[in-house]
Amino acid sequence: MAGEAPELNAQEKAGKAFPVSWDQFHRDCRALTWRLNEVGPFHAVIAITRGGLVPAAIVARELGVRVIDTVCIASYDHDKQGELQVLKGISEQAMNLGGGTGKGLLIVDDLVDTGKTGRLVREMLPDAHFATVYAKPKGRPLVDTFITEVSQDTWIFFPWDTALSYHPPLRDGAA
Ligand SMILES: O=P(O)(O)OC[C@H]1O[C@H](OP(=O)(O)OP(=O)(O)O)[C@H](O)[C@@H]1O
Ligand SMILES: Nc1nc2[nH]cnc2c(=O)[nH]1
Ligand SMILES: [Mg+2]
Repeated sequence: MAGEAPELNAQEKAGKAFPVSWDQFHRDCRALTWRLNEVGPFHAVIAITRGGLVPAAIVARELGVRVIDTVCIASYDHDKQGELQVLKGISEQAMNLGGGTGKGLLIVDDLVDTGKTGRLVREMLPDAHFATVYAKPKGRPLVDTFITEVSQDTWIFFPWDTALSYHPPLRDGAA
């Protein structure tokens, strides 16, 4: 309707961009593993897909964990958060490894933002250790271990969502 402000998506609300390269992401995952190595050992890694798959692979490789399960949750359609949908739950086998409460299991995701996704998985596995590579202030209290905190108004761009492209010189008006 004329005169009404258009609804902003999460990325527009965030404003600041924080692009992460593959190299940087790998380094940050390794740094995360150094911290997790003090906390483990873990019987299995539970990746929150899809964003948790890449860090879970790197962390599991470094920690020598061979059992990896997924909990498949969708909430953002690109940058708009909707209702959380659990598309696949944690397997019975992984549940049993964690004694039904997640003890000795490591949940991995790429980031926490509002904390909604993390909260839901924590409810499924209350005794598990929850690690993310990046954390925003709203979600941070849910995470046991993370590497880098970014402000709530930052949008993180992951290497699997981005591509190299031409950037005009500053003098031509580039931000
Ligand atoms: O703390 P929250 O506000 O819940 O946001 C964090 C979640 O959002 C992203 O997942 P997304 O739902 O975009 O799905 P994807 O991992 O498949 O990209 C990210 O990978 C986290 O899982
Ligand atoms: N890529 C990306 N996905 C998100 N989902 C929730 N917050 C973010 C973010 O900052 N970046
Ligand atoms: Mg995700």
